[in-house]
Order: sequence, then structure tokens, then C-alpha cells
Amino acid sequence: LLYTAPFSKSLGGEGCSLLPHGHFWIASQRVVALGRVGPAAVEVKEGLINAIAVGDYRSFVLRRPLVDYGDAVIMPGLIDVHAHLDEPGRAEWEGFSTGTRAAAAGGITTLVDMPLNSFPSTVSEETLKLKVDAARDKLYVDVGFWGGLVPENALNPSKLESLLNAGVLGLKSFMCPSGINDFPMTNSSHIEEGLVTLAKYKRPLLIHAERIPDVSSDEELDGELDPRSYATYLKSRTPAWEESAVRDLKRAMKDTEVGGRSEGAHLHIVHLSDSKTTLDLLKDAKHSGAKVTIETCPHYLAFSAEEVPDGDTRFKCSPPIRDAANKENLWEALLDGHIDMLSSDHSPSTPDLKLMEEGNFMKAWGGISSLQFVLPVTWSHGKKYGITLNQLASWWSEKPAELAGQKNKGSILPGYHADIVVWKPEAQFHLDDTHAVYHKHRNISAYLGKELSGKVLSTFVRGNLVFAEGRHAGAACGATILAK
Ligand SMILES: NC(=O)N[C@H]1NC(=O)NC1=O
Ligand SMILES: [Zn+2]
Ligand SMILES: [Zn+2]
Repeated sequence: LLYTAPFSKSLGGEGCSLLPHGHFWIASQRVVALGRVGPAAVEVKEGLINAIAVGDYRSFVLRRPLVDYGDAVIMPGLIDVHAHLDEPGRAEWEGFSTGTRAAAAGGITTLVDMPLNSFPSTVSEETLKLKVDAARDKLYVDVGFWGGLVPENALNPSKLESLLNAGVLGLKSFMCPSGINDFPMTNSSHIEEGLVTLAKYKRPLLIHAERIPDVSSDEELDGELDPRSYATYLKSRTPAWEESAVRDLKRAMKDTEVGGRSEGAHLHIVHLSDSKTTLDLLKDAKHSGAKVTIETCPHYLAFSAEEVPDGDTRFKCSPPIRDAANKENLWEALLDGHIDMLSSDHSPSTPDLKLMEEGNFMKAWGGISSLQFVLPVTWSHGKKYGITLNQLASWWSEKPAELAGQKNKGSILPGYHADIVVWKPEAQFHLDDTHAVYHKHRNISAYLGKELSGKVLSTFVRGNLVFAEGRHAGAACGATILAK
């Protein structure tokens, strides 16, 4: 199976790059490549990595232009497999241009767009075409698309096949109401049937694994609870929601095992928050041979319920940010490899839907706005757990590339796309009012006002320098990525 990134207006295109060269080297004392971190130079030629000279590289770098980044880190660009770009249909929430400019400024070189929050949802060949058309000439980084697995197509293999043939990298479904009318939830039979089709294509099914528990334990909710209190929201959406969904996936997970009905398919649990029973159930499934991967998001690793101010709906997301002990367990699971990768779940809305003045957690839009900040957030909060640059590259580039079927992305290796971030881990900054933020709506991000470390200096997408020193390239030359 071959996935390609069709090179739209790729190299040398007018204004695509802030560097005037199609063939050059970049070097630093901390290049994250070949499983190590150290001095090296990377040769970029026609959008690809042509060679890596490790150690004392000076004798290799002859005559070509060389950009020496000193002791800054040169790392594979981040691949965010979970972003809601909301176009067409809800471009007032976020859009291809604003979203990909924010991505470039944050060192993200590839995004995979979620099938919901745009209108219509991406659930058919026709609606995927609307996405691809809406993205034209607006992309500063490369963008692929997940399609939606919904009741209407789940039991209809020919509908699903036409969506998959049209090029979605895999499918996404919800096991609880999604908050979006034209994206209804699926039950476990829809999921089991959808997986059989996905197995033929060897593409993953991403699942929002929360389900309303059969036996509600939320009696407390009957009383008068303050909707401005974060505790009220937590009680309304307990870990039992995640646990119930994963228990319901038992057969689907089993089907992915060798010899199973959907061998070759792959279940990916998005934005895991419950690090206790839900994680244990998933570990058991992995252990018995199910093809299951897990992602979590920076907001679950950076924040805890205890520190969410009452009425501050910028922190509302689902599943919720839980207590500090849960956060500690998530870090441990990430470091131990039980959680495979990270994603942003960047899911903004217009500020009015966040009900910031009213501060009503029960009614506000659920979604964290974070795209531009995920690298410094992961690094700033991970430092005290001793995370390494190689781990960052694994969680944010290598594993996501594998999930999205991008065989030429996610590593600095000869022949791979020259998708690279250059950043300074030690540089601290305050996300204050003067900081340039490229999200469509800056004020709804829970990270505003925070002190972070890790400053992105330069971002290369297929050799094009798309962001440097606070500036973007003049033209948007990112490509849409369609699976073949
Ligand atoms: N529809 C949508 O974006 N939902 C997302 N928001 C959130 O906080 N969790 C989600 O799944
Ligand atoms: Zn979700
Ligand atoms: Zn999401």
C-alpha cells in the first residue's frame, strides 16, 4: 500500500519558502536523528532529506548554502493526527489558513483533520471533496483527512469503500453524542462492521471512547449543583464513561487479533483521560494481541482538575481533565510506552459558544484550543519527568506518521520529506498579550497567560521554510494528503 503526498506547487514555487534555495544544508549541535541526539548536518534537496552527516560534518558541507542553528534542536516536524479545522461550514470557528499558520508557528508540519465540526461532516466521497476544495491554496503545512464512521455508512461497505477510495487516511467515530448534529454516534456493531472494511484497506479506526454508562452513578447530579463549578462538570462525565466505552469495544478489539475477523484493521483510542481502569483494560487488550494504540493530549498532561478555576470554560473538554493523581499516572503510562502518542485535539469554537462570561461548564462548548503551543507545553511539563528529545520525536512524529500511514514522514532520514522543526528548548516565554497567536480566536486558549519553555525558531515543510523568526512564507504551499 502506498501513500503519497501530491506535491502541490511544491518547490521553488513563488513565495513558498523564506529561503531562496532548493538545495541546502542545515546543521546544529543537537540533531534528533537515527535514534540519537548530537552534532550533525542535514542535506535538503528538492524537498527531501538527501543525506545526514553525523559528527564533524564540515568536510561534507561543500559549497552548498549551510544554515547553522548552533545549539538549537533540529527535530522531525510534529504530526498532529487530531485537529478540528472546521472548514467548510464553520470557518468562523477555525479554518485551513489560520489553523495551518498556527501549526507552522508551533513546529507542526502535518495535520490530520477530523471529520466533524466542519459542515457537512466528512462522511462520504462528496463531502471529502468539499474539504479538499476548501483547503486549496490555504495550507501552510501538509494536511490529511480522517473520514467519519457514522450509522449511515457503517453497515454499508460500498459507501465506506467509496469514502476510503476517495483518500481518507482512516475513519473516526464517536460512542457518545458528538455535539454536532450531522455526526451521530455509533454503537459497537457499527464499529465491528466498519472494522471489517477497514481491514481490507489497512487503515485505522479512531474512536472517541466515551459512552453513557448503563447504570448511572450520578445521583448526586439530581441536587442543585453550581454549573460554574468545575466539580459539577467532572461529576457529570466520570471515568465510568471511558470505561464503559472500552468494555463495549471488547469484541471489536478481539477481532483485530491475528486470525480475527478484522485482522489488519487497527483501533486507535483518541484523547485518553482516565489513566486507571480504562487504561488497564486497554493494556490487557494490547497484551492479548489486539491491534490497539492510544493517544493522549497535552491538556491532560499539563492541567489537573484542582487548578481549573470556577467558571473558566477555556478548560472544558471531553473527556474532562481529571485530578492530579490521574495526570501523574498518564505521564507514567506515556513514559512506559502504554500510551503510544500525543495529539492536540485542537477543537476551538467561536468565543460566544465558550460562554466565558456566564462560565457555565454544563452548557459551554467543549474543546481545548492549543494547536500552536503543543510542543512547548509537552516539553515544559515533561521536563520534570525527564523526557528526552527522542521521546518527543517518537510521540509527536514517528508514531503519528505510522498511524496516518505516512511512510515518508515522521523521521529525519534520507529519502524522507524534509519536514523539520528547529527550536530552542531552553528559551522561556510568557504567553501574554503581545505574543503572536495564529489561532482564529486567541482568547479561548487555556494556555494564555502561562509561562512556557521551548521556542520554535524555524519550520520546514518538504524543504520549504514556511515559518522563521515570527514570519510565515508569503504563499501557502502545503499539500493535501490523500491515501491511494
Ligand atoms: N466535536 C468535538 O470537537 N469534540 C471534541 N471536543 C472535546 O473536548 N472533545 C472532543 O471530542
Ligand atoms: Zn473526541
Ligand atoms: Zn476531537
